[in-house]
Amino acid sequence: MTVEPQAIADAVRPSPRGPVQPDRRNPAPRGRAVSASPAAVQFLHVVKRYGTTMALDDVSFAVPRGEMAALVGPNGAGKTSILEMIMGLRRPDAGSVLLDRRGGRAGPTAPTALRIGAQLQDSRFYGQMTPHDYLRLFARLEPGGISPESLIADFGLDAFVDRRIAGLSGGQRQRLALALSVINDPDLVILDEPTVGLDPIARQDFWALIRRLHDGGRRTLLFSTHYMEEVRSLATSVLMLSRGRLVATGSVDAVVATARGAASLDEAYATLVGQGTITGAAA
Ligand SMILES: Nc1ncnc2c1ncn2[C@@H]1O[C@H](COP(=O)(O)OP(=O)(O)OP(=O)(O)O)[C@@H](O)[C@H]1O
Repeated sequence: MTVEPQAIADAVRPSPRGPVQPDRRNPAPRGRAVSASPAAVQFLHVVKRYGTTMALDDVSFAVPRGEMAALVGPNGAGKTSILEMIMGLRRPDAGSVLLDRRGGRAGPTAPTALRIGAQLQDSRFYGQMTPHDYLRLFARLEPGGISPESLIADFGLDAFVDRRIAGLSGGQRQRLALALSVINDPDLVILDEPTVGLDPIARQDFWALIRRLHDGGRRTLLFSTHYMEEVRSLATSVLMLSRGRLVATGSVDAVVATARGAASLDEAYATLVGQGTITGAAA
C-alpha cells in the first residue's frame, strides 16, 4: 500500500518536549543510543493510548536508511501500533513520528517524498479476484512502479497468478501481499509478521523474498516477528518492546549483551521481556 504524503504529514506532530534529550525518568533503551544519523523512521517520545490501555509509553528510536530492522516483543507489546503510526493509520497522543528526516531535531516537518510499501497482518483480498487482477490494478494505481511481470517472476507467483484468491493457500496469499508491498518501488517497506502461519520451509523461502525487498540496503525495511531465528537471519538491527516500552535496541549482539548473562537472542528476549520463558513460536 502507499501512504499519501498528506497522511504522513498528518501523522507527524511536533514533540511537546523538543529535541531528544537524556530523560532522567525514562532513559533511552539500553544497547544503543537514539541515532542522530539520517533516519528513514524516527520516533521521539511517542505515547499511544487506546482508552485506558497504554499501548506505547514514551517510545524513542531511529531506523537509519538502508537498515533491515526487526521489531520484536510479546503479544500486545505495541508492535502493530508502531507500524501503523509509521503508515499514518494512527496518530500518536504525544511525541513525534518523523519520516525521512535528516538529523534529530524535533518539530514540524514538510510532507515527505518517502514512498512506503506495506504488508499488514490482516491483508484481505477479494476472493473472486486473481493475483493477476490485483497486480494489474495496483500497477494502474502506481504508474512508474514495478511491472506485474517482474513481480510475478521475482516473487514466484507464476503457478497461481490466474487462480482465484479464494482457492489459494495462506502462504500463496502472503507471497502476493509481499509482491504488492513493493509495486510502488518504495523506499521504506513495513511488514507486520510477514511469515506468521507459514511452515518452516516456506518461512525460509520467505526470508529470501524479504532480502529481495531489502535489495542490499537500497530500501529500508522494518518488520515485526515472533521468530528469533528470523531476526538472527535477517535483521541488521533490533527494536525489542515489552508492554509498550522499548527495552533494548541495536544489533543482535548488542541486544544480547544488554541482557546480562544471556548467551543468545532467545535468552536475551526472555530476560528483557521479563517473562522468564519465551512464549509462542519465538524459540
Ligand atoms: N484499536 C484498539 N483498541 C483498543 N486497544 C487496542 C487497539 N489496538 C491495540 N490495542 C491494545 O494496545 C496494545 C498494543 O497492541 P498492538 O496490536 O500494537 O500490539 P502487538 O505487539 O502488535 O501485538 P501482537 O503481537 O499480538 O500483534 C494491546 O494491549 C492491544 O490490546
